[in-house]
Amino acid sequence: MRTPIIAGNWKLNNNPEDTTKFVNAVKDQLPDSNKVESVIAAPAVDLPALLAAAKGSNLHTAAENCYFENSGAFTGETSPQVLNEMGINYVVIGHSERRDYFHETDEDINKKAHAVLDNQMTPIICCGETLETREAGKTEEWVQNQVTAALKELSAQQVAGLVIAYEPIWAIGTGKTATSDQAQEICHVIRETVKDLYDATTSDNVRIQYGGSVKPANVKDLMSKPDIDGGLVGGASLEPESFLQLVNYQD
Ligand SMILES: O=C[C@H](O)COP(=O)(O)O
Repeated sequence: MRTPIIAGNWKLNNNPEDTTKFVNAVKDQLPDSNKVESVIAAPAVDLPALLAAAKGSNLHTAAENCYFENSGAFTGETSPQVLNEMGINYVVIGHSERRDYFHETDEDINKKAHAVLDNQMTPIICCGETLETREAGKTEEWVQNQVTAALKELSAQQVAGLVIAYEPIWAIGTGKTATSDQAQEICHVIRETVKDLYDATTSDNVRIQYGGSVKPANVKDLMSKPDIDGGLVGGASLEPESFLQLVNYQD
């Protein structure tokens, strides 16, 4: 039985004070973690405030990125080891904005996935196609390739415990949501890819999120699909009221 996971990805929004206010506004109204896991991924500079405010609540914490080395001469990077020491639970890896604006490659993403797991945190590995790829009818192949590259040399046990987020790039921040059937179709392809690479137990256990203009108005429909176990939500995770509606979608 996979526990649904709704994660807000704040991107480059909110300062530490906003973070504290947000968490204080939501923390007593979050669902039990065994019913729905509620996660906020915040900018690195906000993580101490996120952790302090979330302590003792049902809110799980995530970094939006990290480096694949724990320490060394890597100016400006964030250590996965230190994220773990701070108490961070998840790290978003390979978001399309990282791939596009910061030129992250499949190889970098695979190294980051290893680093996050080696540091006892859970990666949320993003994949998804451009509009051009979709229009060329190559979505399945694209996503299969991204997932295969990201999971390279991870064990079945590691993969069973991680999260994969399917985010069609054309649906991010555009107000254009993939229909729940389109999202289900590709989330199913991802699960089948995991099955082909590993086995049925691993693919039954891996959690798959959909991301791209998820809102309180469409979350229930998306979450009703058999291969969609959660959402990775940008814009609609920024307001406490909207985040609460998302994580409490079952009520
Ligand atoms: O990580 C979140 C996604 O990029 C989706 O963003 P959005 O909900 O604003 O479309």
